[in-house]
Amino acid sequence: MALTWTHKDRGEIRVHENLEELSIDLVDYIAEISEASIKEHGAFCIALSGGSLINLMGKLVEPPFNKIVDWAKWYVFWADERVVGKNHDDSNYKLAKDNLLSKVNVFPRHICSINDTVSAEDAATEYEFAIRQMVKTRTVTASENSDCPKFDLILLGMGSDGHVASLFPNHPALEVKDDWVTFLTDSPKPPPERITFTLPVINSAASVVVVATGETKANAVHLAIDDLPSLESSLSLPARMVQPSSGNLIWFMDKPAGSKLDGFKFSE
Ligand SMILES: O=C1O[C@H](COP(=O)(O)O)[C@@H](O)[C@H](O)[C@H]1O
Repeated sequence: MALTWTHKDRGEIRVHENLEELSIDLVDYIAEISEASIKEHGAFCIALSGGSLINLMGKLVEPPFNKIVDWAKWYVFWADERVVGKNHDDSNYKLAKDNLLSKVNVFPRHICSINDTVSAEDAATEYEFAIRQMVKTRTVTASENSDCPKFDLILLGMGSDGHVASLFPNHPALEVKDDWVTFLTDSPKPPPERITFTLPVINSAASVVVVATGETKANAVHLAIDDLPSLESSLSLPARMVQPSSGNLIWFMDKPAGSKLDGFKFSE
């Protein structure tokens, strides 16, 4: 059974017994938000990430989820993408297409992926333009609190360095406030060229989920969530900068990733 609690300002924390339990809870949550968003505004606008997250979403393509989810109302985006060809093994689009999107009935025209034939800078500009068009036509809701889109759900993985999307510790991309999408050509994790949602967009979502598994993430999870002495908390850890202004923040993790959390230690 999951150990669950709510931190006063870091959202809801769910530490799962194992990956099987985590993946069931994660897809349950996605299906629930999908249904609620479709009821509310007729569409579900979800932004995916890459990495280990996509495997943990695998149960969405199995019964009962493949039948009960209203795939025709899904609009799929990426919180970050590597600037490589769509058939390249590093492509977040390819990962999601192979494991998820090719197995359910999402309309191809509802899949908003980046242009893989242009530079990182141009890909970021075009992707932001496409999202702006979808806000104008009200497919994507506009935030009431900022000049940003309000995605129904942004799913983020987290690296062991605390990066989320392609926002890396101490990288200037963390400071971008006026763009929805920015680009980098010097990612510390390969491949170097990437595009990413900026923090204002992530923090304007109706729901943000961060998924972290494995012991190598335990320290970053602790730094991202626990109350810290002021020196440590001033670290520019991207995962700690995920602070939705009015939306929900939920952390899904397994026991090894949660093992250094204050709440986890006290419960043992
Ligand atoms: O490079 C990336 O890494 C993160 C984390 O990946 P994980 O395999 O450690 O879960 C991922 O969320 C991001 O989308 C990706 O581009």
